[in-house]
Amino acid sequence: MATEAANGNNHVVTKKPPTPSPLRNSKFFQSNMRILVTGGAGFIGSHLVDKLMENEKNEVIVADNFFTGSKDNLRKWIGHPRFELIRHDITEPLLVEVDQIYHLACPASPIFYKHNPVKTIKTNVMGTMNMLGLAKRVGARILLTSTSEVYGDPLEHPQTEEYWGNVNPIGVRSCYDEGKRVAETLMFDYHRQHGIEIRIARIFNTYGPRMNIDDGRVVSNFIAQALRGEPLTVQAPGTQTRSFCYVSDMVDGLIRLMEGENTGPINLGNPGEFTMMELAEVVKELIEPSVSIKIVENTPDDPRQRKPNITKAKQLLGWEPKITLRQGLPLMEEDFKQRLGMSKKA
Ligand SMILES: NC(=O)c1ccc[n+]([C@@H]2O[C@H](COP(=O)([O-])OP(=O)(O)OC[C@H]3O[C@@H](n4cnc5c(N)ncnc54)[C@H](O)[C@@H]3O)[C@@H](O)[C@H]2O)c1
Ligand SMILES: O=C(O)[C@H]1O[C@H](OP(=O)(O)OP(=O)(O)OC[C@H]2O[C@@H](n3ccc(=O)[nH]c3=O)[C@H](O)[C@@H]2O)[C@H](O)[C@@H](O)[C@@H]1O
Repeated sequence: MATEAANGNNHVVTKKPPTPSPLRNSKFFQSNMRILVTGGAGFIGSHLVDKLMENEKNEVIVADNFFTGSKDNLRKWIGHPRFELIRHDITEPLLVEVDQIYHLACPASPIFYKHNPVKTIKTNVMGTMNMLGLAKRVGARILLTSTSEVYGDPLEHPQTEEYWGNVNPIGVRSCYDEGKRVAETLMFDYHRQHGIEIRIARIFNTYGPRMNIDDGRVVSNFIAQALRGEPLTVQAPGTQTRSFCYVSDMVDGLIRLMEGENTGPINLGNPGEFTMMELAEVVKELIEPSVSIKIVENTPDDPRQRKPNITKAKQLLGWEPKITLRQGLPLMEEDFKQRLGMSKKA
């Protein structure tokens, strides 16, 4: 039975998880591990798929509505016998036979999740219920990619998993941060009530190749702006902080969490903390020293500080990030150059 990593919860699990297909215990048939990745055509999801597909015992099914993701992110797997891609909106039920579910589907960039906030909350609430219903029916283990935004504008710094957060329930970010909080609640209720095997990762800002070039998140914005020779748009005041994790480290953490014995929630992120002005200076120095930095207006409820305490991830998963911001940014720069048609590579 999985153990719960955070305190403040009195979890009494009354039921055992449903049993998986009898084929799993067959002496004569060695079936592969069948893994569903919702949101697998997106940024983190497609890197996760790449990693899962490296293991020849894995069959991977991606369900995605392509709102912010794209088939292009998965093009090397389309047609592969261990890979299936389904155009599906997770606000509708999905019937597939799987052993594990990595549940990532949800727009992640603020400009996308605010674009249709009702749809964002439906994705978080109804989508998560649908995936939990699927997990319950087939006895699959399910991992939710929650977010550091459940801590809101945190009054505790750095954030530990025990912190309950400082979240505006009626703000323009609430569709996402409250949506993820309800998704976490649903995960624990299905776990307590139905014995579903759950895992919850609280992901802190993650960056890397395949981020949408114009998706509005700060690292992708600054890199695209630097490459186009445009001013880097630091939103006021510029002293707000974030901690940036490279995507390969994140994927490693997600797989360790899924394979391990702890339900979470567990913070996954890189504790290196930067103000947005410092980030702009690093991008400028590494990518295009001639660009200027421009202060622009911020958006409502922008968290003023964010840095993960990753003690639990270290102790329980043996995980910590390896790639520093200065190492990761050039890897992303190369990908952006190729997609913007300005690559030095032949
Ligand atoms: N990247 C980060 O910094 C970060 C931080 C915290 C949490 N997360 C979480 O990680 C997950 C992936 O984030 P990402 O950065 O890869 O974002 P992304 O926008 O690139 O990927 C999300 C994917 O989900 C798909 N999707 C959205 N709504 C859907 C729906 N209703 N049905 C089916 N598919 C749907 C999108 O088309 C896309 O492929 C999200 O759940 C996000 O909340 C990301
Ligand atoms: O890690 C998380 O938990 C969350 O982090 C991000 O949300 P946010 O931190 O607001 O991400 P950005 O939009 O990249 O903004 C980060 C900071 O950069 C600033 N910013 C953004 C864009 C820009 O051009 N300039 C700029 O200074 C913002 O004001 C903010 O302070 C993600 O987009 C969410 O999906 C994710 O869940």
